[in-house]
Amino acid sequence: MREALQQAKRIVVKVGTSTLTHENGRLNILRIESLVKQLADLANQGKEVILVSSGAVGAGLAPLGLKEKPKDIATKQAAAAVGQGILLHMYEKLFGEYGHTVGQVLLTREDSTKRSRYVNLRNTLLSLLTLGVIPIINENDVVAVDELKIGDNDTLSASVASIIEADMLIILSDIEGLYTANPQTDPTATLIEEVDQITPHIYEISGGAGSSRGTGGMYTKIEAANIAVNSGVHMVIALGAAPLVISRVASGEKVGTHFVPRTTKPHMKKRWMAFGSRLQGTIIVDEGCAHALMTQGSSLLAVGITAVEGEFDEGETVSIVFEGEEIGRGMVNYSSYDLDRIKGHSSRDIAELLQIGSTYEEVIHRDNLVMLR
Ligand SMILES: Nc1ncnc2c1ncn2[C@@H]1O[C@H](COP(=O)(O)OP(=O)(O)O)[C@@H](O)[C@H]1O
Ligand SMILES: N[C@@H](CCC(=O)OP(=O)(O)O)C(=O)O
Repeated sequence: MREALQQAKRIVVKVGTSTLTHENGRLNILRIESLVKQLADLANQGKEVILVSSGAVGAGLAPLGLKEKPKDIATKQAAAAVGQGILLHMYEKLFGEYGHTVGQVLLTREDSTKRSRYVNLRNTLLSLLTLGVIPIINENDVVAVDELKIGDNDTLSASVASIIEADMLIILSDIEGLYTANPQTDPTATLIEEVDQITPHIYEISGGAGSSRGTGGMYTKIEAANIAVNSGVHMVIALGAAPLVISRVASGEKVGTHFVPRTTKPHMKKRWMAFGSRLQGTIIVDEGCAHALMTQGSSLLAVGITAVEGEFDEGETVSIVFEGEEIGRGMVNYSSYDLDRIKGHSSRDIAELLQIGSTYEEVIHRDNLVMLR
């Protein structure tokens, strides 16, 4: 029994295209009806429910006479424009039958990278929940081109869960959960029931999409788990086709893979910095520095930096990496150009090295740092 999941009050559920459609690409109406019924019942229990639904492109294929997912962006966007309407119509009708109102929310990358938009999005979602509405969220595929794209709804759902401080995120997939290897290529792979820490090994065993209808595969679900657990949100990956799967996860039954969250949840500003803003580069640190950051609550000082990757300005967000593993994220006080000149040096020498009067002692102050390990 997973007691904490039973207690979850605010629940985000993400459904992928492979769960919502048949193999021929047409909508799986029985499946959608069952999902809606379970979500409506959770709402009737007094829980707050947020649905992140893929399927816009998939639902738009048949009406446009397309046999498979188009390769070119413009046709994909046309399919999404048609399909998103169809999807929403269906959700509105089905939730309506159970007495629930839905609200459509379509997002692009900028809605989380720009701090003002991030705060605005949070306010809108919380206001929908206060009004008893079930938000139905998708990426705005119709306008999103590369630089605006979130890329996949797995990480989108985790960002949403982080933004609104959800208690639990359930990602429904075409597979029971995370396996020790991709079961499509390794028949000996077994289901992992619980993940306490998202180590590089967890990323290594997670491969790409399993079907032409899926996007991102297990890898993007682990990226989502990284955002969720570091934002204090429980996450479960489970099989969307399993009977009453949402109800069973929410009642604490041991189904799928459970990712256990960290006990401390960073403040909203830090959550935005780590999981909303764009990462602009990487700072590689030595062992002493990694240890001080992870165990002593220290700020990041120039002396512990061994290398700097990417080009970034002061005030931007970067990854902090030790031995190939990302251990934290933070907002820098120095540009990559300046860091290259001061890395490995004591804070006392910065003014002389950079030939400036006043300097910051820290490269990343503790207040602007989120540790992931
Ligand atoms: N370690 C793993 N455990 C489980 N599935 C994996 C793993 N590595 C890769 N996969 C693949 O990821 C697929 C699920 O992702 P995806 O195809 O994007 O589906 P969805 O549409 O549900 O998001 C699985 O069907 C499987 O083929
Ligand atoms: N936003 C796209 C789907 C993106 C996506 O992540 O797809 P999936 O792997 O099916 O959840 C759509 O609605 O078609």
